Amino acid sequence: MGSVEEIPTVNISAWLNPSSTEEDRQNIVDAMRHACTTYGFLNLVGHGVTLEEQKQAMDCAKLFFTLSEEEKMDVWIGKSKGKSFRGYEPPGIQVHQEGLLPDTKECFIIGHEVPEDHPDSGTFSTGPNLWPKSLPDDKFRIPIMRYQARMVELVKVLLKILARGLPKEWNCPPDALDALAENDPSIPMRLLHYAPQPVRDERQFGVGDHTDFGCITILLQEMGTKGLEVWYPPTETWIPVPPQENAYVINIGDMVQKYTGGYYRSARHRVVTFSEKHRYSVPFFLNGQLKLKCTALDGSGVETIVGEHIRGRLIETMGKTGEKLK
Ligand SMILES: O=C(O)CCC(=O)C(=O)O
Ligand SMILES: [Fe+2]
Repeated sequence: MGSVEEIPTVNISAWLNPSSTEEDRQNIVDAMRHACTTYGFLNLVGHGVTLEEQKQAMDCAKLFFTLSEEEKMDVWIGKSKGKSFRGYEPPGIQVHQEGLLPDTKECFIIGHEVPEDHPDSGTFSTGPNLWPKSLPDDKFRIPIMRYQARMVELVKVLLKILARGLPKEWNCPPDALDALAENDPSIPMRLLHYAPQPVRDERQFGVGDHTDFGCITILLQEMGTKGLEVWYPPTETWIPVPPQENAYVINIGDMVQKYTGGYYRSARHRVVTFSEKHRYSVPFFLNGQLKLKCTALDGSGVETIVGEHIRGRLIETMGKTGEKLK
C-alpha cells in the first residue's frame, strides 16, 4: 500500500437538508463509515456551523490566554469542586506515554454547567464551571456556552450517521448511539494554547501521542498553524492533519471504539509544537453519559461504564492533578 497523504473529507450538508434523497444520505453514511473504520479521523464540511460562530470560539481561546498567570491560577483546575475537573490546566502537566516529557499545552476546560447544589455536583466531570473574574460575560462566558450548545447539536447528528453505518448484521436501530449524548452528558470543551518551542526535543510535544478518551471529538484548529498528526497503522506513518478553512476535524474516541467492538477506530494522534508560532485550538469532547454502561454492540459482551473509563485515563495521565479524581 502506498503512503497516505491526508485523511478523508466528508460533507454532511445533504444530511442536514430535509429535502435530500435517501441515496444522498446513504452516501454520507458510507463516507463516514469508511473514514471512521479506516482512519478514525476525518475533515468535516457542510456541518452548518458558521464561520462567525467558529471565530467567536477561537477568539474566546485567544482572550483567555491574554490573562496573567495570577488570573489563570484563580480558576485553576485544582480549585474546581470535587472531581468536577474544569478550569485552567497549566503547561507541563499531562504525560501520555512513558519516556515523553509532559505536554507543553495549557488549557481551560469548560464543562456542562451544573449548579453547586445539584445532588451530583462534585462527582466526576460534573459541577459548576469556573469563570475568570476579569473577562466580561458577553465576551467570554456567553459566547463559549452558546458555542458548546452548538457542538452538542452537531455531535448528535454525527451519532445518528455513525449508528446507521454500523454493520447490518448487528441489527442496530437508528438510535443505537443516541444514549451517549442523553441525560446531561459530560461535554468538556478545551481552549488550548501551545507556546512556541524553539528547541526541538524528540520527547517533547504540544500533546504527546494519545487517543481521546471519550466518544467523539469536534476540533476547531486555528488557520495558518500546523502540528496535528494522526497515526496510520497500515503504512506506519504519521499523517499531518492541517487546518482547512471551514472544516472541523472529527475523531473517534475510546468509548465509541469500545462500544462498537473496535469497528470505529480511536486513532492515536499528537500535536508537534510549532517552533516559532503560537497555536490555539478548541476541541469539543463528547465524553458521553457518564453513568451509561455500554455493552459492546458487536455481541462480544464487553461492558464499559463511560465515566469510569474516562476518569481512569485521566488519573493515569494527569499526575498529581489527577489525584483529586481518585
Ligand atoms: O490541539 C489539537 O489540535 C488537538 C488536541 C488534542 O488532540 C486533544 O486535546 O486531545
Ligand atoms: Fe486528542
